[in-house]
Amino acid sequence: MDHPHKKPNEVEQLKSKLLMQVAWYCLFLHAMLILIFLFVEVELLAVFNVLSVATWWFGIKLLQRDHLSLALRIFSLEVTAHSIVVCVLIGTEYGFQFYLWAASCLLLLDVQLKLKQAVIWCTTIIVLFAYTYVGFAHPPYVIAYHEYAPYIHFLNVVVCGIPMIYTIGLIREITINQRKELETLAAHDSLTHLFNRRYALGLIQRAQKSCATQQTPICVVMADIDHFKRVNDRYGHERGDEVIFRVSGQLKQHLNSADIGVRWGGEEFLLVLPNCSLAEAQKRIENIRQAVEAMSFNADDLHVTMSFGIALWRSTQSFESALKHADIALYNSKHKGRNTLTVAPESV
Ligand SMILES: Nc1nc2c(ncn2[C@@H]2O[C@H](COP(=O)(O)OP(=O)(O)OP(=O)(O)O)[C@@H](O)[C@H]2O)c(=O)[nH]1
Repeated sequence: MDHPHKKPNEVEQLKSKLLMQVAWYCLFLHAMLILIFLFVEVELLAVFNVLSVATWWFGIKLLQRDHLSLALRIFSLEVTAHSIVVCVLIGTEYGFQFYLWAASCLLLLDVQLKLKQAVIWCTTIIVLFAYTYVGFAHPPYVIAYHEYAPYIHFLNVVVCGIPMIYTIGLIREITINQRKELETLAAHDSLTHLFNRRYALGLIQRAQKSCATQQTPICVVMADIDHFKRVNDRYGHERGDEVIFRVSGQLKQHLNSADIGVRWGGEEFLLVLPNCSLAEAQKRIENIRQAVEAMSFNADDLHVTMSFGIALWRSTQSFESALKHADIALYNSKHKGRNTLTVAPESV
C-alpha cells in the first residue's frame, strides 16, 4: 500500500521532468507556428495554435502541481485534436499526422490509465492516423510555399520520432537499473551486504555441482563471533551491529569471487569455498581468524574473536550433511575455548 512518505518513483519523476521539457518546447513551437501560419495566410490554423499555447501552458501548471497523469491526458488530447484539424485543413502532405503517434505514446506513459483503456485509446488514435490518408486527401486549403511540403513532412517525422526513441530508451535504462537494484536487495542481507540464506542456497547448490563435475574440492565453513551477547550487553545493540558489519567486511576481504559468504544467522556466518582443498581452507580461515582478532573498534577496549568449523563437502554428500559436520566442528571450537578453528573429523 502507498505510504504518504514513501520515496517518489524514479521513473515517474523522470517522466515528469522530461515532460516538463517537452511541454515548454511544444509551447514555444506552437507560439512560433502562430506566426508561421499568419505568414502563410492560414489564419484558422494560427487561431488553433493560440489554443494550443494555452493548453500547453495549462499542462505545465498541472505538471508543476504533480498532476502528471492529467497533464499527459491533456497533452495527448491536444496533440490528437491539433493533428486532425491540421490534416482536415491542409491534408497529409506535410506529415502533421505523425504527431498522432506521439499522442499515442504520451497516453501509454500514463500509468494511472489501465492497460486495457490505454490500448483502446491508443488503437483509436492509430486508426485515426491511418484514416487521415483516406479521409483528408483533398484538403480545402493549399497553403503558400506548397513546394516545401516534402521538407516539412521530413521535419515532422524526425521531430516526432527522435524524442519518442529517446524517451522509451531512457525509461528502458531506468527499468533495467531498478531491476538490478531489486535483485541485489533480494539477494543480500541489509546489514552486512553478504548473501542472505534464501538466495545463497541456489548459489551453493550450483557451486557444488560445478565442483563435482570438475572433480575439484569444495569446503563449507561455519563461523561465529565469540561471546557476542556480551558485546551487546556491554556496548549496546548499535555497537553490536557495527561489530557484525565490520566483521562481515573482514570476511568479504578474504573471499574470492567464486566464494559464497552468507549471513546465516545473527552473528553466525557460512562460507562456501569452491575449488578449495581442506589444507587451503584451513590456511585461509586461519588468516581470517587472525585478521578479526587484530581488528579495533571505536570503543577502545572492544575486541572480538571468531570460532570456525570447517568441513570438506564430498560429492556424494548432501549440503545438509556437510553443513552439519561444519556445525559440529564449530561447536568443538567453542568447546575448546573459542578463537580457533576445527576441522570436522569426517573430512580428514
Ligand atoms: N546487535 C545485534 N545483535 C544480534 C543480532 N543478531 C543476533 N544478535 C545477538 O547475538 C547474541 C548471540 O548470542 P549467543 O548465541 O548466546 O552466543 P554468544 O554470546 O555469541 O556466545 P558464543 O556463541 O557461545 O560464543 C544474542 O544476544 C542476540 O541477541 C544483530 O543483528 N545485531
